[in-house]
Amino acid sequence: MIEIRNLTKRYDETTVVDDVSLTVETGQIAALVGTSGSGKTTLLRMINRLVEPTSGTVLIDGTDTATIAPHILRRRIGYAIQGHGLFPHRTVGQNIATVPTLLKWPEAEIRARVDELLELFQLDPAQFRDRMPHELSGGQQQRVGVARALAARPELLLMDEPFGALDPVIRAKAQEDLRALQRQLGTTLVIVTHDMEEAVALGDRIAVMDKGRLLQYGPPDEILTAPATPFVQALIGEGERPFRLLSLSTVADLVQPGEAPGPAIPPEASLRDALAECLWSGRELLPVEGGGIVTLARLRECATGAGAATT
Ligand SMILES: Nc1ncnc2c1ncn2[C@@H]1O[C@H](COP(=O)(O)OP(=O)(O)OP(=O)(O)O)[C@@H](O)[C@H]1O
Repeated sequence: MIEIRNLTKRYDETTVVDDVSLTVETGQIAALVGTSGSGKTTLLRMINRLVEPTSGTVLIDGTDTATIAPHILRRRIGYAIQGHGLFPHRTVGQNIATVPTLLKWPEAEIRARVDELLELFQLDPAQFRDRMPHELSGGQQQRVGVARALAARPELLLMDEPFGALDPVIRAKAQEDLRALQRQLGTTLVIVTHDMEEAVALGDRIAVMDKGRLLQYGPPDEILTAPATPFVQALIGEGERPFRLLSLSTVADLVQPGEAPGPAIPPEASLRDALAECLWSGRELLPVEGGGIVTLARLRECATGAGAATT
């Protein structure tokens, strides 16, 4: 668990992070979202002491990070940044092995860990272990960057716009993979993004920042349905908001008794997909695999928040 208490960073007279407090539970993902210059990166870097706070404390599992030497702290905390930051003259395997090597793990254990991670990220070890970073696609480099951050099994992973350089299609896939992996490993994750869509896709909790201040901290559905300030509302974007709400729930949440003609939709599909299917096929009722139906009328209610499917 990470407890951030009254954390402030000032450069001369300028306060770039202003009295921020928030808690990230073990095994959860917190997404820090906000406009450029709102202090997200500074807040993130105060967690692993790449930036020293002016005041306030960070506790990791109850220990004040100020009492841990920064280099020791940073070996315990994975860190992945935009553009992945791979060492260009080291192989994929050597890149992933960076922290285990620093920690002087036995050779055989390092080799096994590298292969295990490559497999986890769907990169065939025999094919990729000895390649150089420039011999990989952008998406593959990104996966290696995240694998490297996870190599020494950190209980905590910090990511700064890790998918910023990826095109939208790969990005959605990368988010999905990260989410699945994080669930599997139980890693606690704090991720910085300027993209509310990404924050909603990944975050168990979203922290909205503006001008160094934390405006709102809560689960995605709360941020979307009850934005605390006009700024949060603007960041969500009125136009996209209904679709984001629908992305949060699945057809299973909305299924009702009945029958309808045409191809059925799986219960695990998102309500956004169900709406797209209704509009695409011109149907007002969709049968659901395994029984029941979902109706366009109910989807519309959910999109406006009237029928909050998440409750
Ligand atoms: N070392 C520094 N010295 C002085 N000012 C700094 C320093 N580092 C950051 N700042 C300022 O602090 C503010 C917050 O920066 P920060 O990088 O945390 O924002 P951000 O929300 O991550 O922005 P972005 O999305 O553009 O990366 C900015 O105005 C920045 O210019």
